[in-house]
Amino acid sequence: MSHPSTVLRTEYVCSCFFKYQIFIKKYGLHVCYDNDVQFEADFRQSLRFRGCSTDKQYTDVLSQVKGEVERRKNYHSRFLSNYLRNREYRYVYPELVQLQTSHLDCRFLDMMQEKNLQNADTLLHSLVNHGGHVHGQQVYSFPIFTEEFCKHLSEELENFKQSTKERSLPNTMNFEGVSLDEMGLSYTLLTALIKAYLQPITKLLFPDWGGGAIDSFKSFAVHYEADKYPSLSKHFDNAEISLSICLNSNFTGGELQLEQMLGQEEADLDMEPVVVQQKVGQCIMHRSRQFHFAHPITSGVRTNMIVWMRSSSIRNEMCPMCGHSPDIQEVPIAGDGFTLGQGNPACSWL
Ligand SMILES: O=C(O)CCC(=O)C(=O)O
Ligand SMILES: [Fe+2]
Repeated sequence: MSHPSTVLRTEYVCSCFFKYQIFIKKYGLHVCYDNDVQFEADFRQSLRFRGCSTDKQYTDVLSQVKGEVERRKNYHSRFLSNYLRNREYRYVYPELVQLQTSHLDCRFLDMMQEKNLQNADTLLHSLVNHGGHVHGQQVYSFPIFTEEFCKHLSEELENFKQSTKERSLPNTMNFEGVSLDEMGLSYTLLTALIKAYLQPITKLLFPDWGGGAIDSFKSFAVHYEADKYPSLSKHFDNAEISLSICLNSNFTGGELQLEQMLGQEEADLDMEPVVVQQKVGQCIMHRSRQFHFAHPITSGVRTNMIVWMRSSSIRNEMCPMCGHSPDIQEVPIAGDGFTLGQGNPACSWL
């Protein structure tokens, strides 16, 4: 069985997508590239400081950065052709394609009863009474999926990886991930999850971050292996509210650590970080612009489903990646949640 076809809509990115926030893993640095002269002036010094000292090392970085710029130029057209081809993908577990209540942990279903959704206090009370935790700094965790659902989804992702010839990397920080959007799964499964369950939560807990007006999302799976890709560097997400849902339990370590908010780095300097353990079926929910990183896993493998929920009402004001009013550019698919003008449904999957 393949997923039902989805009507494609025009979407938009900020033009900074093509040059900003390029991650150089070897030196743990995010850079931006416009041209060779600007790059050298802006980053040669910080690269040297991080151990990139010889000319050869520098030219290697430069060609890696230019390669990434090239990848981003082709990103949307390749995404579109992969997405269209993936419509032919045969699911091992066809029941994953549409959200069913049997996918959801019964504690989550109890927590989400109408009477608990009156206001933020009643919701949080219900959350802690149903296996959830309030970690401080607007970081929350709660059980969401059953273990069986997580197991089937992990197997499906592995099968998908094995059977696709070409797939886009969800980001430049995790090389083993799968884009659930490109796979097609998120447009059916996650649209329903967000509409029916997640938005009622974010509306109460993140009203200032567009929690009541989520109109698009990006979703992917991240994969870690103890001896190859154990951790994820510090970053913030290109979204308003982020979720990380753990899909397996055969690993140790891998805690998510949350720190300062973007733009408040100085003021938040002495703030105690929040550290959240990973648990299969558990969702960690936080503000996307709170810097975070994943501790290394010390054994095994870890796969998490990540959902970046976006609200055009917030991001149309300022692109979080460049910090400016977005310089909107049209793309055929996989936009970053910006919209053009009032009442334009563009980019909204919800
Ligand atoms: O590994 C995780 O649990 C979080 C991943 C993450 O923060 C991201 O991919 O943006
Ligand atoms: Fe993240």
